[in-house]
Formats: sequence, C-alpha cells, structure tokens
Amino acid sequence: MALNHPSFGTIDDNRVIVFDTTLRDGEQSPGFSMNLEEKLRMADALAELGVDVMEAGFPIASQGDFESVRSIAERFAKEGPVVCGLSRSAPGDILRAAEAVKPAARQRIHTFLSTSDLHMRVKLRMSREDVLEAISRSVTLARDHVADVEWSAEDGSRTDPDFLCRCVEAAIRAGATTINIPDTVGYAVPADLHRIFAMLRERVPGADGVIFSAHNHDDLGLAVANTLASIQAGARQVEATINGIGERAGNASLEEVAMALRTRQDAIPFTTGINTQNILRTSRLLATITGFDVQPNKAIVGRNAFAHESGIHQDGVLKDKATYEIMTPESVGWSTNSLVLGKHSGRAAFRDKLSTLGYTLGDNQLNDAFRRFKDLADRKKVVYDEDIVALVDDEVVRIKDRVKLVALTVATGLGTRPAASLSLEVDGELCDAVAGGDGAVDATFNAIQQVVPHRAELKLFAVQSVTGGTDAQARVTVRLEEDGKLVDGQGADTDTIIASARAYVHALNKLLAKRGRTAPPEMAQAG
Ligand SMILES: CC(=O)SCCNC(=O)CCNC(=O)[C@H](O)C(C)(C)COP(=O)(O)OP(=O)(O)OC[C@H]1O[C@@H](n2cnc3c(N)ncnc32)[C@H](O)[C@@H]1OP(=O)(O)O
Ligand SMILES: CC(C)C(=O)C(=O)O
Repeated sequence: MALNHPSFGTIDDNRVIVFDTTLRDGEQSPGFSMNLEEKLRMADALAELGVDVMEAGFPIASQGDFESVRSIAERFAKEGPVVCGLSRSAPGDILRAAEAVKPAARQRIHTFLSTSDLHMRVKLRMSREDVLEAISRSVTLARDHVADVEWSAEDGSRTDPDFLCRCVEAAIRAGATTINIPDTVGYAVPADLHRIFAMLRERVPGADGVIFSAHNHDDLGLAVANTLASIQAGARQVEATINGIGERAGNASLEEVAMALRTRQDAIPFTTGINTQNILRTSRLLATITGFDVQPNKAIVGRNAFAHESGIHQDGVLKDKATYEIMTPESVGWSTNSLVLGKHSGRAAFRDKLSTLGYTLGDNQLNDAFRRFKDLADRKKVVYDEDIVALVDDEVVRIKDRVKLVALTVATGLGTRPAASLSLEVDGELCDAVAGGDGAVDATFNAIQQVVPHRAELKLFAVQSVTGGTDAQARVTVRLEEDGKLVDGQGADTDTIIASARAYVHALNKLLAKRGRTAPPEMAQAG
C-alpha cells in the first residue's frame, strides 16, 4: 500500500528513503569531527548525491553542533533534503532540535530512548512504565513543533519483543511518522532483524501508517546485510553513512546499500533516489575533510574496488568485463577500471599494458620482457608504468646483444674490499670472472672488463630512481669512450649494482656493434 508521509507525500511501495547520518553518527567516529564550513560542504555534496533525509547533528550536544544544524537548515530553506536534528527524550533536547531545524523547508526531529532491559536498568535507571511514558511525552512534544517525527528504540534489536511492540505502539499513538529500530551495538544477524520488522508490522496497531527504518552498526561486519534484510522485511527507510563511518566499527555504508539495491534488483526490488555517479566524489570529499582514507579493498569506493591484479581475472576482463565486474566503475563515478600489473599478472594484461604504453613487441621479445617483468614483480611491491617502460626499453635494446649478463654476486661491507663474481654469456659462451674494486660498482665493472677486455674509458656513471620507495627500480646510465667513439648504455633493476652491470654491458654491446658485427669481442680466457 502506498504511504502518505508529511515530508514526502505519497511514497511508492518499492521506494526506499535514504536517511544519511554521516554528519551525526558518522561524526561520532573518533577523530572525524567536522567544523561548520566542512559540514556545509558535505551537506551540499550529500544533497547532490540525492539523500532524502540528512541528519545534520545533535543540536543539544554543543553550540557548534546547534549552529551546524541551523546553518544546514538555512542552506535548504527553499528546497533540498529533509533536515533532521537528533534529540534524547528530554524536553530541552527536543526544543533545541526544533529550533535548529526550523529554517529548513522540510524539518524532522529524531528523538530516541533505549528500550532494552540492560539499557533501561543500568544506563537510564528507568522502569518499563517510565520509558513508555517518556516515549509518549517526547514524541508528543516533538510533534508540537514539526509534522515529521522519527522515534528510535535505542538498542532495539536487543529489546524484549513484547515490550518493543508496546514502545512502538506508544510512539505511533503520540504521532511518530517514522519508527527506527536500531541495532545499536551491531549484535544482530539478518534473520533477527527480519523477524523484528515482520513482527512489528504484523502486531502493532497503526504500523501500516508509518515508515519503518533500519539503523545498523557494523561491529560484526553485518551492517549492510542487516539493512538489506530489514528492507526485505518491510523497512522503507535506511540509515547509513558515506564510507560506513560511525560510532565504533561504523554504520551501514550508504554506497554499499545503494549499489546492492541497484545491482540486485532481481533479489531486492527496491529503488532509492541516489545519483550513484556521485558516490565516489562524495566519498573522496569526506576522506579529504576528515583526513581518513578508506581502505583500498573497501567495496565501491576503495582504490581496488575495480582493480584487477591476477592474470586469470585480467584475461577475463579483457575478454569481457562482465566476467569479473558486477557493476560498472562508471556507474559509481570511477572513470574506468584498472588492470594493475603485479606478480600474479599474466601475458594478456602485460601485452595490453605494453600496447597502451605504445609498444608492440614480437613474441620472443614479449616472452623475454614478460620473464623479466615477473622477476621484477617478485621483488617489487608495485610495478608502475615507468617500471614497465624502463624494463621494456632495456629489453628492446638488448635483444641482439652479444654479451649478456647471466649472474652476479657482490660481497661488500665495512672493513672489507668489495669483490664481484659474475658470469657473462659472450656469443653464446659462458665466461666467469672474479674481481675486486674500490666499491661494489667498481668491482663489478672490473670483473666485466676481465671477461671482455677493452680500451674504453668510463666517462659517465649516473643513477636515477624510476619511482619512489626503497624498492624502486634504479635506472643507470654508463657512458664509455673508445677511440673517440662515445656510447651510452642503460640498465634498470631494483638492485643498483645489477642495474649498473646491465648498463655497462649494454654500453659494451654498443661498442662491439660500432666495431662491426663480424669482429669478435676481445675475450679473456673463460674461468
Ligand atoms: C546510540 C547513539 O548513538 S545515541 C547518540 C550518541 N551521541 C552523543 O552522545 C553525542 C552527543 N552527546 C553529548 O554531547 C553529551 O552526551 C550530551 C550533551 C548529550 C549529554 O551530556 P551530559 O549531560 O554531560 O550527560 P552524559 O553524556 O554524561 O550522560 C548522558 C545522560 O543522558 C541520559 N540519556 C541517555 N540517553 C537518553 C535519552 N534517550 N533520553 C534521555 N536521557 C538519556 C543518560 O542516562 C545520562 O543521564 P544521567 O547524567 O542522568 O545519568
Ligand atoms: C540514536 C540512534 C538511532 C543510534 O544512533 C543508535 O541506536 O545507534
């Protein structure tokens, strides 16, 4: 049956109202306090996102909170979401909330009181009868000020079912238009909430004239699942926060609930007014304002939510995105998905990355470059595009080399003379050498010179870091001069000494090429 609501008029049967509480429960996350200007920026973003109700704060909490709610209410004085202020059942709280939300075109007072035996006995020190009376008084007072009143049974999911029915009945009789049953401590499992909402709708007189609302905390990681179960049992308002922020482990994440509904229309056929393309932007704004980034694996808005690293997935996505993406990245505001190259990647993604970087390699070159890429990925946490460019440039120039670096070990330390032991393949023949030097690089170059004696002088030795971090690749340039001919060699590796050896060998290969491809390199005795 379509409902008639003071703020929304007739609400379609399959429409779920999104009640955003980022600025109230979200702000209860330790360290997430926002100042007035930040709250206003967030409020604008939430309005653009399309939330139906914005819980702007808890006006009695402080002068600052009152002014934030009041300013947000002024911001939406002509149109915009319903602006809501939270209050305990105390008259002072309710009057303060009423004053704060007053400028808004559509105003709501949200008043709450604990109903579980534990909370009533220990925290409130009130009897059941006291609580029932306080519910009637507080909701009546709130209704004297606004037409749209939400009442919440704090710790509702742990409340005795019969008593919960009596509390909800009292709130409806006093004029509440929305009844919220919070899982305040994140204790419930989906079946619990399903049972509670089904029970209230069946047993409480007047239940069909109000909106039931779900407000779930994530202490067991079930906030979103519990919210979806509540909808399936008849809740038509969901309370949620951007990035799932909120008291302790947080609240149900708004973006996850909205996208679960949109993606699984077949299972939960309900709609929201959320403009999903704004989700990422809103999430990022909140992270910027609070200084807390979401974790990379966070659903929908985490850096990895649409990133694929493993070869089998990347191959699938390149063939058809639907193989591993259940929604499009564009639908929530990402410009595209991403294939991240790492040690689990395969040739398909590597080839695709090379082609976006402008390289077309033959099969042999590709295989050699891929082997080196895997080797690099084993040693380096993140393989950036710059790493691939360095690696492929290195591979491409090396493909016809006559001298190849096969193995290198360097021993160095305080108080010992560095020694390098290496193996080179020269025109297909394996040659070993051991040499000392005035440093690890010097020893390495001396060992190379033992295998391939030459008259060339070292003119330049330059080391550059390809990316940041201690696991970054070093790109080394070596310049040699022989008989007035200058050659530059490049080498890249996460190990600076290996990169140096590669660069030196590369320069030597160029010298050999300049001497003429038929002339054999002067080779020392293998050994
Ligand atoms: C489940 C939730 O998220 S509820 C919202 C939680 N958010 C907040 O608490 C943030 C804002 N809170 C505050 O700024 C302060 O706690 C205030 C201003 C509300 C109250 O501050 P104080 O008066 O110093 O009280 P204090 O916070 O120490 O204790 C809370 C009091 O409220 C009472 N109380 C708690 N819930 C309710 C309620 N729904 N209705 C009436 N009284 C309540 C408690 O029993 C306690 O009363 P007591 O002092 O007589 O024992
Ligand atoms: C005030 C209520 C809705 C609340 O935040 C809770 O119970 O978690």
